[in-house]
Amino acid sequence: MRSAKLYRYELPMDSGVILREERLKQREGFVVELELDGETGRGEIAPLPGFSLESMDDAYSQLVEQLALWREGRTFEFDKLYPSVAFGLSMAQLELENQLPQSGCYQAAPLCSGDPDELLPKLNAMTGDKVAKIKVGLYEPIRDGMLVSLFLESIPDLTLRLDANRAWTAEKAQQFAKKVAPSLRGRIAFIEEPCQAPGDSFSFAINTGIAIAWDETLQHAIRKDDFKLEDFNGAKAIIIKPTLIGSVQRCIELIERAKALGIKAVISSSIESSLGLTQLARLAQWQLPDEVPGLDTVGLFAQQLEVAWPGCDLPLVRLADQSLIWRS
Ligand SMILES: O=C(O)CCC(=O)c1ccccc1C(=O)O
Ligand SMILES: [Mg+2]
Repeated sequence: MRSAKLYRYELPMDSGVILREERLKQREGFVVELELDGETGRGEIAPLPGFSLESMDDAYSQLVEQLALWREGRTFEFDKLYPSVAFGLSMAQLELENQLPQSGCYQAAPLCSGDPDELLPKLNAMTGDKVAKIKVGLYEPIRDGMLVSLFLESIPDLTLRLDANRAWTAEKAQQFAKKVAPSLRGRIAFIEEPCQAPGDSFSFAINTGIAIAWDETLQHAIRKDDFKLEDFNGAKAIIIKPTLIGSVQRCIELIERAKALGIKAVISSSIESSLGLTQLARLAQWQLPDEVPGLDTVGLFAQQLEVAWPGCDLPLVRLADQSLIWRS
């Protein structure tokens, strides 16, 4: 017998989380629970404001419709669903069928949004490869360049991932690069989307020798029917945020394609709750065991949901205490 439950959660965020210039005070989303013959599978559906095209209401309508069909024995057609819905339902189905391995990759690349004093103790505590991620583009590019150089010069075994979120013009990106000596550039694993225009980012990579990664560009391109990863060469890596991309199967296809083309794939967070985030860590360990995922976002929350992120001591709230809004 098939049955399904749909919860709606609201979790307070740590103060000061800014997304696309808006303060994110709380995070809302859904958790679906599928049950079949005593097995359960869960998935999280949390459209990210400012990034997802679908709203919570859009996702809700589609979820209720799809869950009713699933109850009747139909299979999900993920390609017809909103990315967040496809991701959450496919994850629930995968768990239900015991196909998502338990072990996860919880080693995070610590995320730093500009204050070096915060990052240094975290880096000193890391064993093994030291990889950190710094958001750039929030201050002057010259300052960013000097900061990046300072880190790379003072910590010789450090590798950095940078993320500019398309903040720079070609000229500003150049100002940044000028402050980073060519001998240090190889330790920038990649910079995500340095420029407003993807073409400028591509030229930046060629001209500076600093590797780039596609994040927003991939999210936009994948919405088109004629999407081909081959058309996005020129980048060393792609950032895969499953909530913004679609079903787990679609993400795996993308990972396989990237591997075949010699492009690094990095599983990354769309600020899911600890429930969805731990599933992403399991997906990352399963599909990309040698790649540090971009999942250092549980600390943006003030609470965790149902499943704790290893090593995180934020209070845990139960799913059963969130609102159960639909069941069948
Ligand atoms: O990719 C990561 O390491 C963490 C996730 C992250 O940075 C992010 C999360 C949600 C929305 C946008 C972004 C971003 O890449 O800027
Ligand atoms: Mg990014």
